[in-house]
Order: sequence, then structure tokens, then C-alpha cells
Amino acid sequence: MALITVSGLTKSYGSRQVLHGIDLNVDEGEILGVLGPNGSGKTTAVECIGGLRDRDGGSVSVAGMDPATDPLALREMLGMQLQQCRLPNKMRVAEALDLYSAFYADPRPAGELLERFGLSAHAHQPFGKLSGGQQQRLSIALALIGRPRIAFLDELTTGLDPAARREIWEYLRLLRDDGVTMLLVTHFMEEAAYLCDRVAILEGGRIVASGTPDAIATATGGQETSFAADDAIDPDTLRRLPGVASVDLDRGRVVVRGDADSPQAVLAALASNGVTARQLRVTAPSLDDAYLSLTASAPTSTTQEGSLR
Ligand SMILES: Nc1ncnc2c1ncn2[C@@H]1O[C@H](COP(=O)(O)OP(=O)(O)OP(=O)(O)O)[C@@H](O)[C@H]1O
Repeated sequence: MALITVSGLTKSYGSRQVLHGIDLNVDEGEILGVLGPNGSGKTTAVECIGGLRDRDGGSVSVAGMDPATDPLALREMLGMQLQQCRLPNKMRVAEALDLYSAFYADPRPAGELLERFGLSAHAHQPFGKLSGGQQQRLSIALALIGRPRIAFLDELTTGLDPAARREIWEYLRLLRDDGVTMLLVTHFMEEAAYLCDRVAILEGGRIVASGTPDAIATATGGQETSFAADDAIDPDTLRRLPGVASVDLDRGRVVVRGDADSPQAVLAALASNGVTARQLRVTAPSLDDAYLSLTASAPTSTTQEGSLR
């Protein structure tokens, strides 16, 4: 069941329109990734959905409430981690957690969050003396302290080292298993592929693709089949196969790119020509490739598989 429903969301800053009619749904317990180049409107969209920014047009429903008219009731169930956590430099980590705890009836214990986010040793350190990664971890802890039903996370692992990033991913998966719904803005395709049930890709204030990371990768990117070049087969035989887009020689390997059926066609052609391919490798298209192709030459108003449910 959709917990967040957005339809025709528009927003301008002055005379400049930055959201051109966003449609998306997020089901309860789902992690939806919002991807897109710098300036494509991700933060603006998330802030309008979370009620931090007024929208110009369209409708937004979050747990049955309109953030424009019910911002306070909504804030009770939302946890928001914004791109930049702005706390007074002199405020200590433990003080910030205590302050935020006071806003909620049943906050997560500060000790649990300090431990979970690797901040126990820094509990008495002032915010201004934390490293960028520690500030980031604190901002995530603060967003989750109120046991939110819905969490909005904007570039949550930017600046974190790989181990910290992985720990936070695992924690978010546990939260998702507990039924927390998340809207996650990210520039990391690996993060989106690992965490998100579905993603929406924004370009120029429009959604240009949406669906599961696998579906987007498969629909947009090509399959690559490669093998050692000394396995004699005429490249033109491969080029003529259905679904094959290109055949190249790359560092001693024959590389065949094509659609989802092309690996099967290549294998059948090799077999029927009596060729046993050595060092055979079939590479699935990645979300990274799909993202780059969608955002480099994005159409202005089409979606990869229609708008989100
Ligand atoms: N408060 C503001 N006033 C005027 N223009 C703004 C404001 N906030 C954002 N913009 C502009 O709106 C556009 C969308 O910005 P937004 O921050 O939503 O993009 P984004 O996709 O989140 O970018 P990034 O990946 O860099 O964080 C940008 O061109 C930005 O310059």
C-alpha cells in the first residue's frame, strides 16, 4: 500500500522552474532511491514531500496527510536527515541527542545510537570538532532518534569511509525489515543497487526512469559477452546475430555487446561453429551504466517503465 503519493509536483525558485510535474509512490516498508545529477531537483522534491518547502502545484500525501497543511502532525512520524546538518559548533554530541530525544514520546536510547553510529568515544565532543564523517553519522542518528515511520535521507553516506558506509547500509536494512519506509537521495549507484527496492531517476526536474534497480539496468544497459580472441570465429558471424549491437576486440578479448538475449545467441553461434570459448564472461548491465546513459541524453518527458506505481 502506498504510504507516500506524489502527483504532478511542481516547484519554481523565482522565475526558474526546477520541478516539472513529479509523480511517484512509495509503498509502506519500501526504500525508494531518488537519483539524478547535481541540480536535477532531488533535494527540492524531497523537501516539498517532507513539508520543509512549499510546493507550487500538484498533490502530496504522506501517510494520508498533506505536508502543506499538516506539517506538525507529519513531523511526528518523519525522520529527516538533510544534506547538511546544522548544529551549533559548541553543542556536544550527547547534548544534541538529549535535545532531539525531548521532541519524541518514545525516543531510541542515546546510548544505542552512539554505539550504532560509532560515536560513543565522541559523546562529549563539540559538534564543531567532529570530522565531516562523524557529523554525518550524528545527523543520521538524529534523524532516526524518534523511531520515525518514514525516514528521508539525503546523501546519507557522503563523506563516510567504506566500512562506516557498509555499517549504515546494514542498519537501514534492519530498519526497513522493521517496516520503516525510506526516501533516499543518493549519488552512489552501488548504494542504490544495494539498498533500494525501487529508484526514480530525475533529470532537469523530471523523472526519466523508475523501477527496480535491476529492471532499469536491464532495460537501459546492454549485456556484454566476451571471450579470448584466439578462439577462431568470424566477427561478422557474431555481428549478424539477432540482438547483437557491436563486436569489438579489446585487450585480446572479443567483446560482444547486445540486448538481454544476445549472450544466448553468442553461445549458440560459438557451439554451432565448433568453438569452445575460453575465459568466457557474461557481464550484466549495471545501474551505473543505465544511469549514465539516461542522464547524459535524457528525454524530457518519458519514463523507462511509466511512472511509479
Ligand atoms: N533556495 C533556493 N533558491 C533558488 N534556487 C535554488 C534553491 N535551492 C535549490 N535551487 C536550485 O534548484 C535546482 C535544484 O536544486 P536541488 O538542490 O533540488 O538539486 P539536487 O538534485 O538535490 O542537487 P545536488 O545533487 O547538487 O544536491 C538547482 O538548480 C538549484 O540551484
